Amino acid sequence: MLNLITNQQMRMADAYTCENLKIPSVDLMEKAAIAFVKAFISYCNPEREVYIIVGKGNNGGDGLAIARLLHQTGFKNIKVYILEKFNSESNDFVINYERLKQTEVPILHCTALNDLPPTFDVAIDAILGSGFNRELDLFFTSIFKHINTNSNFIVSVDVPSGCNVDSFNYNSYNGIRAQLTISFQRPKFFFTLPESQMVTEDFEVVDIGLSQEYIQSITSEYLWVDKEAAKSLLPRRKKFTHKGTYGHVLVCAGSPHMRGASLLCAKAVLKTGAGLITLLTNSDFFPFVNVLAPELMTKNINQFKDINLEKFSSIAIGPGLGTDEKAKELVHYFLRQNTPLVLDADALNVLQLEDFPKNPHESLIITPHVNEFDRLFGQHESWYERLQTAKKSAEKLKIIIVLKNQYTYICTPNGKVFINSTGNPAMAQGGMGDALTGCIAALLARGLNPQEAAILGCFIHGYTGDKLAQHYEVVSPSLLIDNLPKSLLDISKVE
Ligand SMILES: NC(=O)C1=CN([C@@H]2O[C@H](COP(=O)(O)OP(=O)(O)OC[C@H]3O[C@@H](n4cnc5c(N)ncnc54)[C@H](OP(=O)(O)O)[C@@H]3O)[C@@H](O)[C@H]2O)[C@H](O)CC1
Ligand SMILES: [K+]
Repeated sequence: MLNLITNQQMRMADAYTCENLKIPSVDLMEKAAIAFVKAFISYCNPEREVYIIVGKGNNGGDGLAIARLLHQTGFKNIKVYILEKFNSESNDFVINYERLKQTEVPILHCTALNDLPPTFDVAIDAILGSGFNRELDLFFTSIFKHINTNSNFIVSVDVPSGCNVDSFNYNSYNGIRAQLTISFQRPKFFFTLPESQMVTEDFEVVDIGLSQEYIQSITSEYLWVDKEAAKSLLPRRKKFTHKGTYGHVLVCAGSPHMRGASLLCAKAVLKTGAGLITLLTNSDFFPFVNVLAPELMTKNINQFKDINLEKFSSIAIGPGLGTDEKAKELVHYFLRQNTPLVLDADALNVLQLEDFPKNPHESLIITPHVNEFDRLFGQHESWYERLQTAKKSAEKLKIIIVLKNQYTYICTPNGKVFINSTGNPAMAQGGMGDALTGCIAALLARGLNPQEAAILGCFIHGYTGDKLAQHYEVVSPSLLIDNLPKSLLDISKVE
């Protein structure tokens, strides 16, 4: 897991790297510029007109180095504009200014708004970075407004200028609004919140060689789940194992109007590799289950109290369950048993906060989307506030809360928030959450602890969606479910 760190901590990592790894800061700037350019060229054709607008701190220094490197790479239509309203120049800015002057790249100076061109095709924003430290004056706000309004494509260096990624009040934001931000070393936590869309529509992170050891030694409440972390959680299938080794999942889902949800959930359990799956449903549905998913076993939902739960390693309950009295009774019943449990969708809709057991067994996971979350925990004005509630509630209720988002937050009873790095808008279709519930329940059955199962379940689900989105504009839950085994294999093979 990668620690996500604050602006201040990133600046400390910068200083630590220069001092202890003996990398001069101007070399670090060069590495940052190389990494930026490598990422940037996959978004931008070298024939396009690229305007690089720079400040005079190190963010500006990055911009100057980027201009030189883009020129070397074959970008012919580059112009650099230096904003002249800075009190001082950083050393590495000056070094890179001298270096850029040795090239043919035109360097222009801007002391007023009308020194800038009326429109920009591609604008690289290297005006202010992590050193942004006070209210913007009229010079900066009018320049930012001009760039925001008159550019086809804005790419920010490290952070959009004027954005403080550690403060989450964006009601009066007047900085750069980028389409893309290429950030250094670690994702900014702020960019995982939907409210960051007004600041940058997308982001990419590039490695600039800061000390990983130092960054990982910083205590952080936010942890980024990448492919390597996912691999470390996936248990290897060993010789002499059998279906009993991989656990037995009970899926309790699907009212008469939403039988499909139960099948999607149970199939996701199957494709995430649980050993045995039993679907608890109405007996009139049994013949269809046998045909549509012959691997599944069935039990009659009307006789749920007769089930010997000791046989089951985990229970998934909720997708398409309905919200009638029977559904409520089922949910309350399973909530009070000791079997690891994933509660989703209607299982959450029939509950109130006070229904959660005071001392839940260790493996209770809930997977709400925003509406389910707010119904249970109260309305929230922003995702930042919502996440704080999720974090506190996971600690208080001693459960795992999987708060679904583009970057899903997995909040644990020990106050940590794991942020899932996978998933994409092609997956926005009914039934996707049912599949996620199945993934998590299967991993619980395969022996992962609840925190691990929630983290890996979210990762594998989003990862499969990401792979498919490279070939399909929309990824249906059925398509995703069919591809889960391939993703599991892929992840198991990460070097
Ligand atoms: N650690 C890394 O990841 C690396 C980061 N790099 C890049 O460096 C910047 C941070 O550079 P820094 O020089 O510390 O700061 P900035 O360039 O962002 O800004 C400093 C200048 O901006 C002036 N400033 C600040 N706020 C305002 C404002 N509201 N209005 C006007 N001017 C402002 C500030 O002025 P002072 O009077 O306060 O001095 C400075 O002149 C980071 O984001 C990366 O891009 C390295 O290149 C590689 C390692
Ligand atoms: K910037």
